[in-house]
Amino acid sequence: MKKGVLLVNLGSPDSPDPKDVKKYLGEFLMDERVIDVPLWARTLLVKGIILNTRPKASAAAYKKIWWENGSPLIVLSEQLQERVQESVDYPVALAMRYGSMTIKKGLQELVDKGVDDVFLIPLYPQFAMATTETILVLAEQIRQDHFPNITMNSLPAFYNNPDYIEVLSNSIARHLKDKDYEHLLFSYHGVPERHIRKSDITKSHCKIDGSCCATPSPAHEFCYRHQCLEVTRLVAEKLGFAPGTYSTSFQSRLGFDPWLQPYTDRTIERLGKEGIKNMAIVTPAFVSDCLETLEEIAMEGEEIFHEMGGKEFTTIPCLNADMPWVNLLSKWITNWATSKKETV
Ligand SMILES: C=CC1=C(C)c2cc3[nH]c(cc4nc(cc5[nH]c(cc1n2)c(C)c5CCC(=O)O)C(CCC(=O)O)=C4C)c(C)c3C=C
Ligand SMILES: [Fe+2]
Ligand SMILES: [Fe+2]
Repeated sequence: MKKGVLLVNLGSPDSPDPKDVKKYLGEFLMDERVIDVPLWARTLLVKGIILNTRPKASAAAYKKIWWENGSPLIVLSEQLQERVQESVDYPVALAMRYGSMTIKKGLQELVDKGVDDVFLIPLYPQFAMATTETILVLAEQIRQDHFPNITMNSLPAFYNNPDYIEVLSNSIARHLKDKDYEHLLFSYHGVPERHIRKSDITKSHCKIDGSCCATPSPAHEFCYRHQCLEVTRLVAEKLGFAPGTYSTSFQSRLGFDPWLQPYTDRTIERLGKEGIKNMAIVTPAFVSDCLETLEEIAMEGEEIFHEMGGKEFTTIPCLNADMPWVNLLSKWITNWATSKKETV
C-alpha cells in the first residue's frame, strides 16, 4: 500500500470581504458539531440572526490581520505542510474543515499520487466535538462516498504527549527568555459547557466544576476541558512555574449559553485590576496563528490590559511552522508509516 498524510486545520474565508466571510461562517456555524442544536433551531439562529449581523464585524476583524498572501491560518498551515513534506518520504497534503480547501480535494490529491493508506492529522492538540470530531466524521464520510478503496487512520489528541509538551514548553521559554513578566495566561478557545457533557463517554464524569478533571477517567480521552488543563499543568511542571504565576482561561465565546470559564477577556481585566503590569499569553488550542490569536488576543486582549493599567503584554506565537514542531510531526508520521502502533 502507498502511504500518504493529510493535515487538516479549521479553515478561513477566501478573503476578508463580508461576502466571503458570510459564506465561510455559514458553512462553519451550520455544522451540527459546532452549533449543536436541532436543524430548525440552528437554521433560525445562524441564517436568521448570526449571518445578518456577524459577517460585517468579523470581516473588519479579518481585515486587521489579513496578510498580503492570504489568511494567516492558511499561509502558516501551508508553510507547515511544505516543511513536513520536505522532512518525510510520503506525500503530504493539506486540507481545511471549512472553506475552499476541502478534505475531499486533499484526499483526491493524495489518491492522484497513488496513495491508498492515509494518515489523517487533525491539527488540534485537544479533542473537541467542534474540531477533531467533525473532521473525523466528515473525512470518513468522504472516504466511504468517494474513495472506498483507501484505508484511513488518524492521529489521536496529543495534548499530553511528552514530546509535544517539550516542543510547546521550549517555544514558550524561548519567547519569554528576555521578558520580565509577572503572569503567564494559558488561553484556550472556549466551547459551550454542553459540548463537554456531550463528549463524556461515561455520561456521568464531567462536572465542569473542575473536580472531575483531576480524577483519572476514560472520559478524559474526549474531555476538552481536562485536556486543556493538562497542557497547562504539564507545561508549568516542565518549566518549573511557581503557583500563582500562571493560570488558564477560555476565549472566543459566542451566544448566551454558558461556555467554559474563566473567560479570557475577564481574566485579563482582573489581572490588570490586581496590579499586574507585565503579562504574557500563550494560546495552545491553536497550532497556527489565526484571527483568534492575532486579533482577539494580540490586539483586543492587549487593549483591555492597557485600559486596566497594564504595561507590557506579550503574545507568544503558536507553533506555526517552527522546526521542532515540524520534526515532531515528521516523527509521528514515520512511526505510523513504519507500523509502530504507538504513534503518539
Ligand atoms: C459555537 C461556535 C464555535 C465553537 C464551538 C468553536 C470552537 C472552536 N473553534 C476553534 C478554532 C478556531 N475558531 C476560529 C474562529 C471562529 N470560531 C467561531 C465559533 C466557534 N468556535 C467563529 C464564529 C469564528 C469566526 C470568527 C468570528 O466571527 O469570531 C478560528 C480562526 C479562523 C481563522 O480564519 O483565522 C480558529 C482557529 C477551536 C480550537 C474550537 C474548539 C475547541
Ligand atoms: Fe472557533
Ligand atoms: Fe473531566
